[in-house]
Amino acid sequence: MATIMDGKALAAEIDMRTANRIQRLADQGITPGLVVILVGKDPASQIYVRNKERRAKKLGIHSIVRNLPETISEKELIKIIQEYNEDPTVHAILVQLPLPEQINEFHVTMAISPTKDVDGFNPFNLGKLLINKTDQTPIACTPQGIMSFFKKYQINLDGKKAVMVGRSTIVGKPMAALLTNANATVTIAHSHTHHLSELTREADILIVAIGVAHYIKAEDVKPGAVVIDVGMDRDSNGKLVGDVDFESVEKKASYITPVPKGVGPMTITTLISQTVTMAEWSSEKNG
Ligand SMILES: NC(=O)C1=CN([C@@H]2O[C@H](COP(=O)(O)OP(=O)(O)OC[C@H]3O[C@@H](n4cnc5c(N)ncnc54)[C@H](OP(=O)(O)O)[C@@H]3O)[C@@H](O)[C@H]2O)C=CC1
Ligand SMILES: Nc1nc(=O)c2c([nH]1)NC[C@@H]1CN(c3ccc(C(=O)N[C@@H](CCC(=O)O)C(=O)O)cc3)C=[N+]21
Repeated sequence: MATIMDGKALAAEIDMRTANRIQRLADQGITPGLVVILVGKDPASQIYVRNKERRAKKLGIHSIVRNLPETISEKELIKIIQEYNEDPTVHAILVQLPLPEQINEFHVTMAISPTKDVDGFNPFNLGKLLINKTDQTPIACTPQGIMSFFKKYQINLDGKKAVMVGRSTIVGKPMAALLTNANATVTIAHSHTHHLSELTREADILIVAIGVAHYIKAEDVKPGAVVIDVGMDRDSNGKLVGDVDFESVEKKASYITPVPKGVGPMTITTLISQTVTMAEWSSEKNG
């Protein structure tokens, strides 16, 4: 049976260190400020926003949620983002994805100031990640949270075969870059990939972010693999489940993340710690 990687416990451990950093900023009169913009009613985004609010409050960062109507125009949304770009009490801006059809995601990522881009999806920050020059660079929170799992459980990536299933800007692509920078041999798979199972069965490290409940089964996994499940899906009973069929894969993998209490809590912890880091950068620059 695989070791279950406990995202809730690791998140609590990291939050303790973050709390000390928040205290140090408070001593200088600074409160880290985070704005989350939620357009419409995506269910995975709603879970995220709810849990994030709870943790932000507990730790004492200033968090604002801007709920905007599904019908908002791209122009209006970008204007709101620009206001937060100018606001010195805001250190981090997050626009929940997916966005409604009338809004071009690329235009939105371009509108967020690179210094406030806590999701790391502005092309400037993504470019720095790609060339492995990540000093003072925000990086997508979910992939970074996954790297914290590897560190905590002492999983060596050097020379390992890693397969990333999913190529989104927010999970798959930055995750593949982080793995490459850590000297893994990385394959990115997506909906056009042929014979996916043959690829995943070769993976020492298998990371899945596709949004299809229980898609990866035991037969798709190499014995002893490390399996990371990013999915936030609903099964036929409406229960929150991942992209990996946990019950069968748990018997074959060496390490596995559960859903819930795996990657999800780590995304939130990383979001908060990165908001604090961005407030620290801003205070270094101004102080
Ligand atoms: N736990 C957490 O913190 C987070 C969880 N999530 C969850 O992770 C999942 C993925 O999110 P996100 O990356 O934003 O999703 P996107 O929908 O943006 O991307 C999904 C990716 O999966 C690929 N894909 C879809 N179906 C298949 C398939 N059958 N076989 C192979 N590849 C496939 C798509 O391919 P193509 O590019 O060809 O369309 C695409 O690259 C969702 O469940 C989401 O809710 C997301 C962010 C954070
Ligand atoms: N710009 C942007 N960045 C994101 O990172 C982003 C996004 N948009 N859109 C939506 C997805 C989804 N996502 C989640 C993060 C944490 C949980 C989470 O807290 N999960 C708990 C759920 C517990 C419960 O049931 O409440 C867990 O897995 O244990 C869920 C979902 C971030 N996303």
